[in-house]
Amino acid sequence: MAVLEIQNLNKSFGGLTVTKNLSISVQEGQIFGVIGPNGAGKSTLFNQISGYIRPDSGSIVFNDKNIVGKPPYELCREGIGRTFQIVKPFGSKTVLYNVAVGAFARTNSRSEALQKAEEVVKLVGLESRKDLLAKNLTIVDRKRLEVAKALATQPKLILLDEVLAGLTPSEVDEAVELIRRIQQSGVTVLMIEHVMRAVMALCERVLVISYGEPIAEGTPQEVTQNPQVISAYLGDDHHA
Ligand SMILES: Nc1ncnc2c1ncn2[C@@H]1O[C@H](COP(=O)(O)OP(=O)(O)OP(=O)(O)O)[C@@H](O)[C@H]1O
Repeated sequence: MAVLEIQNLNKSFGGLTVTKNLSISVQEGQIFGVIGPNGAGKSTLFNQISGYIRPDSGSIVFNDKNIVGKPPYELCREGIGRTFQIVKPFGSKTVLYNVAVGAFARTNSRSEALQKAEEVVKLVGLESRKDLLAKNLTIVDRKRLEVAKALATQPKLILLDEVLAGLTPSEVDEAVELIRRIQQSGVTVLMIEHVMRAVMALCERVLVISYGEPIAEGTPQEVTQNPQVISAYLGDDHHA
């Protein structure tokens, strides 16, 4: 069953087309990757799915409902969680507090929010740092916190925007395991990622975007062997 079905999505900023006739179908329980060169329109796609930017045309169906036009807080309650490329925790609050803020999307009870936060902090491997102030976390732990905040909203679908950027190879390995655990907990994952090793290890399907346009979709093996994808990454002007 498709959790997320996007059809013929289009978005331009002035004369710049950032999403061009984009269609994807993300199945329940899948880990689905979105890759493409810098500026290809990947984050803009996430911003449209999570309600931060309204598409010019096309449909985005989540759990059988067209969600175009709904605001981010409503989509969060409907079950779309997301991380941001630039992480902005409340630096002078604790890790647990920051995660609990996410949990308040689903409950007004402080004890329930804290209980959920405790659970998520454990899942992402931040349990021993839960009482630290967020500003004192290392980069990798800030990334974990970003994922934890999104998970605390109890999403059905989580959008991960380059959560592996800036991590060392062994930190990437740990993060790959975490993303696997998230999938195993029943959450569907849509991830933008430049770290191909992780994409190859995790994603069942991958969409490749270049200049806003989907140029390939398939298994990681299929797309990385696609000549158009190779030329997009090598910087050839394949539009010429
Ligand atoms: N609000 C906006 N107004 C105008 N242009 C924008 C806006 N947001 C993004 N863009 C432009 O849209 C294009 C796609 O940006 P986007 O951030 O989606 O790319 P990306 O694939 O996520 O890139 P990266 O991998 O570098 O994060 C870029 O040229 C960007 O400058």
